[in-house]
Amino acid sequence: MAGEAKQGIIDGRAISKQIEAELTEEIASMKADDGMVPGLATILVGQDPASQLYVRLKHKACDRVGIYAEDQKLDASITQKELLDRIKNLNTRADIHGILLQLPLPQHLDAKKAMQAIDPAKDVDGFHPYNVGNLMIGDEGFVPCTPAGIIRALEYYDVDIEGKDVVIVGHSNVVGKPMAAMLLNRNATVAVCHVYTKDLKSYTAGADILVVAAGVKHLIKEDMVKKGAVVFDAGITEEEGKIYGDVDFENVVNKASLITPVPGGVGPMTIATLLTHVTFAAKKIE
Ligand SMILES: Nc1nc(=O)c2c([nH]1)NC[C@@H]1CN(c3ccc(C(=O)N[C@@H](CCC(=O)O)C(=O)O)cc3)C=[N+]21
Repeated sequence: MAGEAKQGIIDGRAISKQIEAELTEEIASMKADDGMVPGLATILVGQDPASQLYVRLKHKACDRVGIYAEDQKLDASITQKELLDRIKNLNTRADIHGILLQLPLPQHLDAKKAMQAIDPAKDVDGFHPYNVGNLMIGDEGFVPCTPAGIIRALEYYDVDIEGKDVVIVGHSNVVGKPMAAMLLNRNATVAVCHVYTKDLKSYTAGADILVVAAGVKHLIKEDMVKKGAVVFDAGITEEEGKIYGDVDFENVVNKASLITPVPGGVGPMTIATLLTHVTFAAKKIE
């Protein structure tokens, strides 16, 4: 339905399936033509169950499209130097095109310094200051996967961004801040709210596009959303084996024109974007 705005629930799994199908084909022809296999190394420090799950999801996705994925598991007691040495070793390896350091890290490790040790050309998460700087000046190379996946979904559903009032809830380096930059680059009017915002509802209720990444279960209720808004929920809170988003979906779904569920929304799109970045990194490096 080109040019016609779609309505309803944004199916992150369907979008990611389509992206994966395109990548599978592309990677197969890279292999056939040049014998090249894109490679991703993930580094997981410690035993956090959520982090273990996310890394597992990423590896399974790599397997589906034909990306070589290497799982480096490090003990929680590893020193900063040992971690940096691991990263530096991966920087030199020709078979590894993307390096993903799973966050959060144990308290005694300096995540910023570790991110800066990753070769910017292999920084498929888009967290290195070099790539963050490029994003800020409108050169979107490697950008963080969650906001990039949200842009992808906006394009998929033909949602105009230019001139729209966008509100982002959450000002993390991983979602909120890069999301703001990406939407500014596309000429939206952007407000970024966070824990210190005085009157959250006064912002969210005016949003044409609302992106929520605060990590607070069901923070956004129906009265905080404008009728016809497009709503993205990047929150994940796990309680007793159930996953909740930052948006009270059952309440908001009838007010929004488009909305992502949790699970099955932003999460799968994040992973599909990571696969795209690894494939892109391999093509660029070779
Ligand atoms: N360096 C780094 N890069 C990341 O990209 C990164 C990270 N650290 N740390 C943690 C967050 C979290 N994250 C998710 C990705 C996919 C789902 C996902 O696909 N979730 C499924 C549900 C899976 C389930 O919990 O059963 C869904 O929403 O449908 C969730 C979370 C990536 N992260």
